[in-house]
Amino acid sequence: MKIHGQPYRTIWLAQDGWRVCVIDQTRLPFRFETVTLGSVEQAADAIATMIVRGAPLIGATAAYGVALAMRSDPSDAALDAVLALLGATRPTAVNLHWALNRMRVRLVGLKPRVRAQAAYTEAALLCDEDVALCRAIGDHGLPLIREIASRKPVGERINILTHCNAGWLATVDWGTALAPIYRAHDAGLPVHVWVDETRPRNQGAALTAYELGAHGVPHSVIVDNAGGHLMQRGQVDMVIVGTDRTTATGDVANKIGTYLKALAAHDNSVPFYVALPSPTIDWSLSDGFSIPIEERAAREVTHLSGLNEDGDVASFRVVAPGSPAVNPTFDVTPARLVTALITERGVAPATAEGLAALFPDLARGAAA
Ligand SMILES: CSC[C@@H](O)[C@@H](O)C(=O)COP(=O)(O)O
Repeated sequence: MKIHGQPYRTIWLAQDGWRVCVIDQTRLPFRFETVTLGSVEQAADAIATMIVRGAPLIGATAAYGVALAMRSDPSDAALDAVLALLGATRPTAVNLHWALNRMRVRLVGLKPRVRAQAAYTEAALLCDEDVALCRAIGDHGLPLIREIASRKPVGERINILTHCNAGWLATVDWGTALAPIYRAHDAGLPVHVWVDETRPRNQGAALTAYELGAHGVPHSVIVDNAGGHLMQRGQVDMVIVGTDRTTATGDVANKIGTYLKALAAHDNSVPFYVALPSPTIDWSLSDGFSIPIEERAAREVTHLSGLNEDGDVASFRVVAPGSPAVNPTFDVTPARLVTALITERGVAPATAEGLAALFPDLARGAAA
């Protein structure tokens, strides 16, 4: 995608050919700054502090983290240690473990002296594949938006609600939930996106609004509690969200608040779609309540980040001093509330059978 007319991915190699550049998402939307990662510790810190975030981008950064580590110490002991270090950065997004396992499988049988080169090649491949998967999600989601457009008078806007940021900033490029929206907008369909602000970290207000604006997609930011009201008034045609981990039976973990949107969509007969690449499916789980839910610092609830009067990015307290806060950061939407899953291989019902029919190779591999 383009920022200030310049094409970007969210992760790329520095000019020296070995360090790894990412966009600092803690500074957006007010500052577009990049960070150069030169060690696995810096990669792990970038994931944990959410300089990079979004399930697919977490996986891609971890893959490059392994490459950075192998460059300085390609021993078996170092490989085990970095897989453990990176694996502990964030608990919910299964793409992290998928990417680390892929790197382990690729590297473990190799002689240490060739591991660094192999790791960089594998990380680059994983990133290219993520772009292709997300683009394919866009291809398969576009007809769902077209179908809604076909039931409306020509030119009437199609209102799509999304939660958190599942756009290109959350992936290597294109995004998951936003990929069909970009495709629809580029195809000339009059889409308009309701962007949930997504407290506590405001990924919707800060990141989704930023990237939709940069691409020229009409959108409006709403507070997290507005979605149900808009649905009751017929002002939401469909919901599309991303996910950090989806079970083999179609239960969906995504940013906290997603479940409430699914309930409201169900009550108002609004279709609720979840867009995901196959690395986000945890084939080992059949119950969404087994998904580990990340708890982050209370400060994310008690404080907001924004621009102060001097134009500097600053943090502001919004909770009564002394009041404790609790910060579960994901929730689980049961499969029964999900209209369908939009994947790189097509649209599937959110059921074990639906997923296994689209991904017989992966479902079988997990069962073996
Ligand atoms: C395409 S990414 C889907 C999800 O990762 C996204 O919806 C989300 O919840 C991101 O959470 P975050 O805590 O910002 O990493």
